[in-house]
Amino acid sequence: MADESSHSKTHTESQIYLSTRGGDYDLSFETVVLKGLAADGGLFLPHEIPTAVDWQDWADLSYEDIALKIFSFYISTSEIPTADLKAIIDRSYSTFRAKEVAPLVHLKDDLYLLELFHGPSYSFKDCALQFLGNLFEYFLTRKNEGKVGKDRHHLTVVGATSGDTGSAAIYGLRGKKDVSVAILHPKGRVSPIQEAQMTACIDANVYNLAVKGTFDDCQDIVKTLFGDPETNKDLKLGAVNSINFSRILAQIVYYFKSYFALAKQSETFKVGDTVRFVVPTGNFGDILAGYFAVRMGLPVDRLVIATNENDILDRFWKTGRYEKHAVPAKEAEGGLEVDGVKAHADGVKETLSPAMDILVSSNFERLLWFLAYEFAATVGMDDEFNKKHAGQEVNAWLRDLKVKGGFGPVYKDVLSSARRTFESERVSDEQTVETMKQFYDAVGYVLDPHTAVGVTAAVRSIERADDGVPHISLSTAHPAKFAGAVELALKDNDKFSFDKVLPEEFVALEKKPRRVADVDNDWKAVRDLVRQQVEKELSS
Ligand SMILES: Cc1ncc(COP(=O)(O)O)c(C=O)c1O
Ligand SMILES: N[C@@H](CCOP(=O)(O)O)C(=O)O
Repeated sequence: MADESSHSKTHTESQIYLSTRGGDYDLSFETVVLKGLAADGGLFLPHEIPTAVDWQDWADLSYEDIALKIFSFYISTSEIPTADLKAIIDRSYSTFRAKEVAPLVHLKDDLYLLELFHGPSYSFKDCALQFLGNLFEYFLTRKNEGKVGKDRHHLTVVGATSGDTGSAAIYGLRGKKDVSVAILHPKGRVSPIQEAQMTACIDANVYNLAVKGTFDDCQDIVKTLFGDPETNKDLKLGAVNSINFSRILAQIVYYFKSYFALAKQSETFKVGDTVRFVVPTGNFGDILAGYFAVRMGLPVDRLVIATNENDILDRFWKTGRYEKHAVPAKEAEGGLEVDGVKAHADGVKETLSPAMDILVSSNFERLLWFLAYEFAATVGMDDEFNKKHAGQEVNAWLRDLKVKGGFGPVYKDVLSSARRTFESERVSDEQTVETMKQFYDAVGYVLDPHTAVGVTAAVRSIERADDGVPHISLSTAHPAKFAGAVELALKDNDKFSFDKVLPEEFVALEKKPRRVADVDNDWKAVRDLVRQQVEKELSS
């Protein structure tokens, strides 16, 4: 079942996977989920995105039923029989506080908010990580049937977080058999609640590592560990970041579900009409799921990327160049200080939306592959040739990114193709705070700062879009996770009190014991620490 090459007759093209850099080809879903990152450093993608999708018939289905429809396109029943997949899905979304999983709220006029923070860790990451935790459990139980001791497959999940993936991954994996989870966060650069959510999990299989560096440093360390064959073999690494394709897959669901919710709530919008989605963006995972939904046929006018002042993506859409862009030390030092967090002069700017303080967006590589593939296809060669060409092009772009700090401008046709589906907006801290104030004053809604980046972009998009095109702006985190930014924005409003939005379990968190280890920004130091912890855990 876990065969690396399971290109059998029971699999459709969308159920077998390749690497964006061309090294791996024809892999099964199970292999892709357990490996996380390809051996050549690339990200996994299905050979094709299904287009013959009867999505119009899903209007009355529940979140879980739409998930089952979508996942079945990407996972063969010979890998996970339908009844098992359904059970995994039902278990994954039973932990959400909202019955609809992701409710759609009408903010005003053409603007709707998709609340994605009703899962256990109060961020959108739960929508995928509850599912991934259960998938790991399913595959490992099957692999380890009848095995004992050292013969059991023990997965060591290593993840990088700017705050939300870490807590969601820990909540999805704590206490699970045959899995250890090591989460690297940039020391002092996540919000106090995010830090408490992670470090107050003191289960034996959870290790929190505070890295002296940025989120990008953490992400680089994770990718280096995956690229090291010895570590990979010893520890059997698994990924929870959106490099793991199952993360993208799970996030496709809420694009479809919210589209149907809009058709139910709006008097003018009906199934078949076009909508815009606005997505606060960092690693490009969430919006890439939207791209899959578009390719599967959902009528989307544009996907709007909303970045904070770490704006590598916005600059790509404006110029065709993808370049790391060090914030000059002077400018960085001038940033606002909230929750003890301030701007640093190491390239990434610390903003009021810290989970999006990312210099290089890992899933952009997946979009680049599609853009390169489509460009090759215009020459009219066969599919195999186009895929090979896309892999080579992605390799060349990423080599330049590593060696020269950037690449581009890309060909005009590549950029035009990116602009046909996406638009982008850059939102400053000042604008974020202004939006949080405005929406509290106007409609009494407390936006978290990441969501406010999206809503600011949505307001701008509404002005230029065709009249009446509804906008669904993704609300990616609960405001109480970012007390500093919320207080800063709303402190002058007499009606506001933070206690009104503070979930009880956050209060309880403050009093819980914590466990975290500091570690240098050095992949070997991280490797050694993780190895020691796994050995200790398995011998106790
Ligand atoms: C609250 C919040 N909003 C937005 C994002 C950006 O999402 P993505 O990295 O998928 O682009 C993140 C981090 O991923 C986040 O934690
Ligand atoms: N914003 C994220 C960063 C990691 O992104 P991922 O989607 O690739 O896991 C976080 O909060 O950790």
